[in-house]
Amino acid sequence: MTYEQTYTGNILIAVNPFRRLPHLYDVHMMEQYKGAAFGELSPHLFAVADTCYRAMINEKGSQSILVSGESGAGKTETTKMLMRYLAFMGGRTGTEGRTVEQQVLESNPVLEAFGNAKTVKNNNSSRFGKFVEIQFDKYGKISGAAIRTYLLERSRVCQVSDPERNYHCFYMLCAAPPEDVKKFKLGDPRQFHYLNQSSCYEVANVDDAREYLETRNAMDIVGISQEEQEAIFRVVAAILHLGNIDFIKGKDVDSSKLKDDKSLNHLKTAAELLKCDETSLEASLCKRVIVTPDGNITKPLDPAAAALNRDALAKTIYSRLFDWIVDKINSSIGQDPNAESLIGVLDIYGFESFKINSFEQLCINLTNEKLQQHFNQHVFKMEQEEYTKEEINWSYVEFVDNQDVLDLIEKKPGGIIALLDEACMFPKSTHETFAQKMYQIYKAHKRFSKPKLARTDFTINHYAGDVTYQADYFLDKNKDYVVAEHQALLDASKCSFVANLFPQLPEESSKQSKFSSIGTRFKQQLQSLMETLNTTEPHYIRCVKPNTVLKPGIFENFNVLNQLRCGVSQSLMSH
Ligand SMILES: Nc1ncnc2c1ncn2[C@@H]1O[C@H](COP(=O)(O)OP(=O)(O)OP(=O)(O)O)[C@@H](O)[C@H]1O
Repeated sequence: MTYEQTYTGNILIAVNPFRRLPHLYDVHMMEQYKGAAFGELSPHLFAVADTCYRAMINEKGSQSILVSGESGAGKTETTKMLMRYLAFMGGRTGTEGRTVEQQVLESNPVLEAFGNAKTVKNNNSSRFGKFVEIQFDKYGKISGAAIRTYLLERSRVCQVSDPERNYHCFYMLCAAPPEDVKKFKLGDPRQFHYLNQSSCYEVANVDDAREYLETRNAMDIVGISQEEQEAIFRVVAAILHLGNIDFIKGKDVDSSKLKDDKSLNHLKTAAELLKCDETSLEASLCKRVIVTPDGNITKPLDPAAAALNRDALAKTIYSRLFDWIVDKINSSIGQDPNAESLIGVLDIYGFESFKINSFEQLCINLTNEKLQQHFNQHVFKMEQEEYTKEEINWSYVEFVDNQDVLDLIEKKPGGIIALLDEACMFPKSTHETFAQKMYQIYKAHKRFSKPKLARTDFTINHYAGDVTYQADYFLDKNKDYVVAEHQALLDASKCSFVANLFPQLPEESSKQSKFSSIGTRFKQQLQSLMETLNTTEPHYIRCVKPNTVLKPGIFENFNVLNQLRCGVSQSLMSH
């Protein structure tokens, strides 16, 4: 067998085969694992899913499966197969129409179209975290489901570098049937700024035209109507046209205007697709209204600021669109308020350490610190219970506790996120003042250090190693701020779908500080995820990427060992 799966304790280690092995995952294989004792058959993710399902039935308790591993290790593929197994066990045979389990399974291609992209590490990389909660009734049948997503990478909408791509949906739409391409005034992806910053347009073995049709089909199944689908793709096309609006210096000092007729045409098309007023769209890109105690002042933006403003609009629209799709899938699948128990499957980004690490990496690594703590607490408890059961003479095993790192990042007040929020609310802050403040406050912190000569860099000693972050864009990236003019423009759209993406804020909250913190919201989401996980019995699957060239049959020993060290088995190997 080329696909290696093995257990360390109760943890399944699954090595990505980088080739389809249908015989390993077919119904016949599911039948074999159904009800088999854990460890009786070869290690398999179906064995984990089966144990989980049976524990839920026999012990009447909720379960979770935590799938971890670095980008490209196979988390999403594993998650999908776990979901298929659970649907196999808990599905209703012979039910008419769309079943919950069918909808749960078909939510995957929809989310992948809008939330996945080709990256250096993975041709189909999920750019968001996901927790799928499958609810079961007292007969062990699937009765509802909920999908929670975490922190979609927004910057990708406007910025892609070689050899990566933007989100799949953009290329799919460019490759759609001619009538759709014409309707949305699209064509070759090479003509769009948001796509042509990278010279990568195609992904090996992926046919975007076919994917478009499959995505539409999956959208039908999850309950997104034809009109809604039209509106979704209209918004996707509008974003591409927005990106092609360029600016040059205007008549007044530091002002800007549209660069040429080409930009004007894209502006017109974007306004048409969003069904909003063309002049207001132009004004909302080139000018900014500043609220002062003496009234509003309209300030022109220079060409660079106008381009940034355009990108902010595109990113906001896209992230609202993504959230809308997730909400729609959830409401159409439906939750079961009377569910007896649930099985949650967590597919979340692994620990990241790049040459340049920014705010996103800090959030991702915070997630991993939290999961590591959860893992430590669970596994050590389990191991020690095992020793007692077997009457092995043991002394309490000290494990490295990472509470201090968690405090450093998320404690309120005093943690990095709280400090960042303060900086964001104080108008004179810059990334430099924010960094200086950190240097001062965490001078003596064991897990924090300032690299020599650094002005904005800081290093955190994570459980998996040191990561140096660049604080340069932290303030901007933490602000979840919709420019008031953008809000007003889209709220007034004649398309109810677009207007609904930008509901008017109640008077009260719009008067309050407009700042809302992405870091704090993420921290709260994580908190609620941990609370859910703590009510479940966890099962772990660690995915391993055998090589960095994404090919079958190649096993890079050093890389694999490193992944095992950084991941869950670190704790196991250490005792
Ligand atoms: N069990 C499997 N069988 C066949 N191919 C697989 C399997 N697991 C992974 N792959 C291949 O590896 C690719 C990457 O896997 P996947 O997208 O699941 O990684 P991931 O860990 O979720 O990465 P990311 O964190 O970037 O989303 C898949 O697109 C697929 O080509």
